[in-house]
Amino acid sequence: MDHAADAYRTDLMTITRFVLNEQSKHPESRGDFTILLSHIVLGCKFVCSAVNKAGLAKLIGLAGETNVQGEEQKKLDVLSNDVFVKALISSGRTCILVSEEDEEATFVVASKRGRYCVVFDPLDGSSNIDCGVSIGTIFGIYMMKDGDEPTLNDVLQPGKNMLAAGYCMYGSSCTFVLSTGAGVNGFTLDPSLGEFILTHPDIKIPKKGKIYSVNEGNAKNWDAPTAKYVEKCKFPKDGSSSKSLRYIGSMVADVHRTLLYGGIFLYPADKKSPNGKLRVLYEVFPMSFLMEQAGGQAFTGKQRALDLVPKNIHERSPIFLGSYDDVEEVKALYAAEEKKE
Ligand SMILES: O=P(O)(O)OC[C@H]1O[C@](O)(COP(=O)(O)O)[C@@H](O)[C@@H]1O
Ligand SMILES: [Mg+2]
Ligand SMILES: [Mg+2]
Repeated sequence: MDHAADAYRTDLMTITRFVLNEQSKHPESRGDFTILLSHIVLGCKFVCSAVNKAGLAKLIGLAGETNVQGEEQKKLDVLSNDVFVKALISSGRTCILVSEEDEEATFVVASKRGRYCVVFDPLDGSSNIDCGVSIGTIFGIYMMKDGDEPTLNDVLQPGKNMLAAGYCMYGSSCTFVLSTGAGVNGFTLDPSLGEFILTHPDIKIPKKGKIYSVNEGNAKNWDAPTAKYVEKCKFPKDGSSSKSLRYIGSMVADVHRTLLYGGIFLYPADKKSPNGKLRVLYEVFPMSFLMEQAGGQAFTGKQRALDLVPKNIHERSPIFLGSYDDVEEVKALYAAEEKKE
């Protein structure tokens, strides 16, 4: 098919069409999830457009505030948070929002309330904004537990209870990756149509990969199993090839590459940060959910990441996620260390 004809194809699987198809498999569904998702997708398109013109629209640089984690907020962090909070509330389908940028959870007023709880990192990879490197948005969705009034316990649930999770990467293209618990699918934004098109159906992570991804600048403070694992990646003793190191410093981009090419992404504990850096609810859980759905694994150094039960909304955890066999090696090193103790 030539390019001109291709431009007029109407059989493209847009994300809306895809989610409506999924919805039709559940005759009892009233379309609430589809509506919620369409608001998240709209938020991502908005942020994508802001990211693309950030340098021109004076959107780079600091906003002048620090968030609850003590991190300086960038203008795009603040703008993206506003976009998602408004998009999620106006969906009329949410009851609690947890954002990296807000100290407290937002409880939606009863008149605009639905039964979904959304946890999100509105802009991930903030340190990469000003140099134009890939950044993203991460989200996870829970259903409110029983009862009429939402409480914090509705979001302090293990990651395995999530109904859906995903991310949008603002990179050389804008890519939306989603799992509703039945595999992982990737969509690419066609800017001329303003629609996300299914480009990566049923993503499966390779069983073993050739890449490891970690901030090695923290190596002097790592625990023994992490140090041993990275040493093994570089100097394997079993005759296999060394792994290559790739580290972008935006979780969304590092995880996206890991998902497509295989390998492992780790943000381990270290002596200075015994719980690691990444936040359980809106970074570790959604990415772990996607990894498992794609056939990989996610491990904290102690347990399956999705079994964690967070005690507070901004809790952190070490994380090792990626190809099944690669994470299995990390698990074996932690098990051996535990035996010694
Ligand atoms: O600079 P470091 O310590 O390697 O940390 C990188 C990590 O920090 C993060 O940027 C934290 O996310 P935010 O930008 O949303 O705070 C992750 O995206 C990334 O994996
Ligand atoms: Mg982040
Ligand atoms: Mg962020």
